[in-house]
Amino acid sequence: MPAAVPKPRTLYDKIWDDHVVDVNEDGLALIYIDRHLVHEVTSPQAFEGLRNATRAVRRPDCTLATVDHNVPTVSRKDFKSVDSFIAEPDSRAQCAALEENVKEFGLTYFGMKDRRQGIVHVIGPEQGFTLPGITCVCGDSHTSTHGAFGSLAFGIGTSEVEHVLATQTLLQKKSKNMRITVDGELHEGVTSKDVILHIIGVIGTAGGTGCVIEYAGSVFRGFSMEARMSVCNMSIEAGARAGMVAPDEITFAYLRDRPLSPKGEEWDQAVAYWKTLKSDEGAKFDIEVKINAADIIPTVTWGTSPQDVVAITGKVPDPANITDSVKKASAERSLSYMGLKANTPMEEITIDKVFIGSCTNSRIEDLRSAAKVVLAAGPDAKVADHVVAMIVPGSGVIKQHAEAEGLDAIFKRAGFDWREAGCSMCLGMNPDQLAPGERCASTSNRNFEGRQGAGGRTHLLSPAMAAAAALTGKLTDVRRFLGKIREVDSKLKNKSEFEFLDEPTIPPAPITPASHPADSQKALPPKDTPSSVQKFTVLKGIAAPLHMENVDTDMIIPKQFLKTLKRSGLANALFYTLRKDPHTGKDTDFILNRSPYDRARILVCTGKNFGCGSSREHAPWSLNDFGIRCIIAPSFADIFRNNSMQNGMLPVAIPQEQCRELAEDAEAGFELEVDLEKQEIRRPGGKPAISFSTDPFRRHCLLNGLDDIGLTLQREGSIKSFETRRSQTWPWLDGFGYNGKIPIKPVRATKKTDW
Ligand SMILES: CC(C)[C@H](C(=O)O)[C@@H](O)C(=O)O
Ligand code: SF4
Repeated sequence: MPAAVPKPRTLYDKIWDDHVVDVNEDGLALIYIDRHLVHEVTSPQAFEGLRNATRAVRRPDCTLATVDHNVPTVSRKDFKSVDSFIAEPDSRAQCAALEENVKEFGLTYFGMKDRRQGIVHVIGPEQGFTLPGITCVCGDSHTSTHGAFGSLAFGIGTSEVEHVLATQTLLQKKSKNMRITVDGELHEGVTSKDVILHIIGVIGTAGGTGCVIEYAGSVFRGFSMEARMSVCNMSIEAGARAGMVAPDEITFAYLRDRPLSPKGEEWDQAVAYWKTLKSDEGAKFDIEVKINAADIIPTVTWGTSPQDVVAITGKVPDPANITDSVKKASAERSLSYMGLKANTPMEEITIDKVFIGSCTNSRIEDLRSAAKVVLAAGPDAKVADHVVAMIVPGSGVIKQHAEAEGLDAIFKRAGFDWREAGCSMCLGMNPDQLAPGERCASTSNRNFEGRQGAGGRTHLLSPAMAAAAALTGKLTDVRRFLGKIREVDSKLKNKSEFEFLDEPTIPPAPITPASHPADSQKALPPKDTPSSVQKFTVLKGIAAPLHMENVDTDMIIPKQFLKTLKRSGLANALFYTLRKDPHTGKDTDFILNRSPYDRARILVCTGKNFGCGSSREHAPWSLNDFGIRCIIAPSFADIFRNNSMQNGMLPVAIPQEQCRELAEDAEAGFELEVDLEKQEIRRPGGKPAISFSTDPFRRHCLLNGLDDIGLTLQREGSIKSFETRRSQTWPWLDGFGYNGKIPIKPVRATKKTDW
């Protein structure tokens, strides 16, 4: 019999297949995780869980931790310790907790005195921790960034962080394959940020729900790694769990000689494997989107969702032209929040602040492209009088690199503030925040209400556009500077190979014997480990109707409530900005403040894509604390859905029309009854029940209150044999170069900038 011809596979299929440890009958797979990045916001409760169950970290050699969200970005010249440096008590507590946890669990950690500290999605690639073909996770939605290397990288919630720490695996359902192809030539002045903003404008923030996106076509092939990272970063804003670009010579050149990249023979072996990582001819994509590069012009956002984009040459849209009532109401709300009038030309919008930074745009190339605009504006160019502009490099390494190239001098001379690495004003968990009503031109990735500070207004754009806005004081088409930019191009002294000679001041934590992988067996719990997950069987109660689409997790629980070390006590934080009047602090008439909905146990949302945005598990925690254990909506963002089920809560997806019917019942004040055993929602007055479906495994766990970690640890045999095969096939994935001496290696930077 002739051998079966292998089916053509996508890049995602290949990486997925290479990581399956075990598959349940219903298709839910246990996949192995190669790299785990940890930060201070989403890890304290996970470490606490390990501690309570006396579990160790299974693979400290595949885990890397840093602080980024809470760190102040002022000079660290006088830094002595987190305790003395971070003034805000909750931020300090989260950073201090991480420092304690990495010591206790023996993890490698880049602290505030280490030049390698920075935003978690910047430091992974920079160190060569991120590699092609790997699975990479972090308790952070923008983990999608790492897909730029041709890896499967996605954000997870805190319960899943704990799962990975304990087992180095995750239970996952395979996503759909989506391909976005951008072919043709980009116009001069159009950057990777414009490309991804344009894509989100085309497919919407729910466009990639349930999918892994592969970015294909000549535009992405021509992009540098930095540009690919900016694109993959915002896959989450496009609704996808992950985004990826097939690795190629540009990827290999970027990784060669990075401190944690494979070396010698292993490098050659790795490259040979990485070269196989591309979608086969004829591979099947569930969704295909094609975009013509020539259609893209510099793009900015006007509203409070990343899909609210418009060309810089355009105008603020007019809600009067929108027919769908939910969409129209949301556009009106956005305009009022943003303090904008319909039909205002975008270039007439005056700004107060400029933020160049975040995991989307804080890399060396981003800084170069902003610096070029400043140079092009002439030696006397200054940040406009009424504007405060800050540049926040993504890591200490980038900061030094930029200083070696003289970029800091260009910025400082023009009046920009040159800061230390961190998330900074991207989400204002640290002192960098917008004041109410302030308008910011920002290179970050989210423009949600209150994202950069309560009442703050965000316009997302590229670093070059942000620099132009800083100089003119209003949103500006950067192409006005083009001719001059060409002239100054040669003035920037790109250092393509940059040596770091200084020794780090905080050595990595030693790997303690207690946390060595070989000892993890000892930490296994008995098979009948009791679970703390609450059972979900039948839930009867008041249902609150909510007529909104794209309800994001920043809205469900704003950033100031993420600074907790606990999973509880968050009932008041739920929908905080909608429930509290920002001026009086009193309760608004938001649905959950009104009787009987202040006792709601079920939420019925009529708009799509509930729970999009950040991976914060605080969102389901706050709903749960409020008393809501079931959310019914036409669709959910993937991470939110997983996070809810990890907490004994039930997300039910049913068609929008049925959501509307249930919302009518809810508006009439009737109770609903959600029966998970029968998979039906029973309605008042003898109306026919509405049926729904849930993954069999998840349903079983919810009905019985089972805890994933306990179940996974029972599959120790399969995990061990996967690890043996992994060591033989991909030896470069075991451990990494920080055990003991820290290598000081040249960090290469690409010569080519985005444009
Ligand atoms: C704190 C973290 C959970 C969050 C995320 O997942 O995205 C943050 O990084 C953000 O950008 O909102
Ligand atoms: S999106 Fe902002 S807050 Fe979140 S990881 Fe990136 S820089 Fe940090």
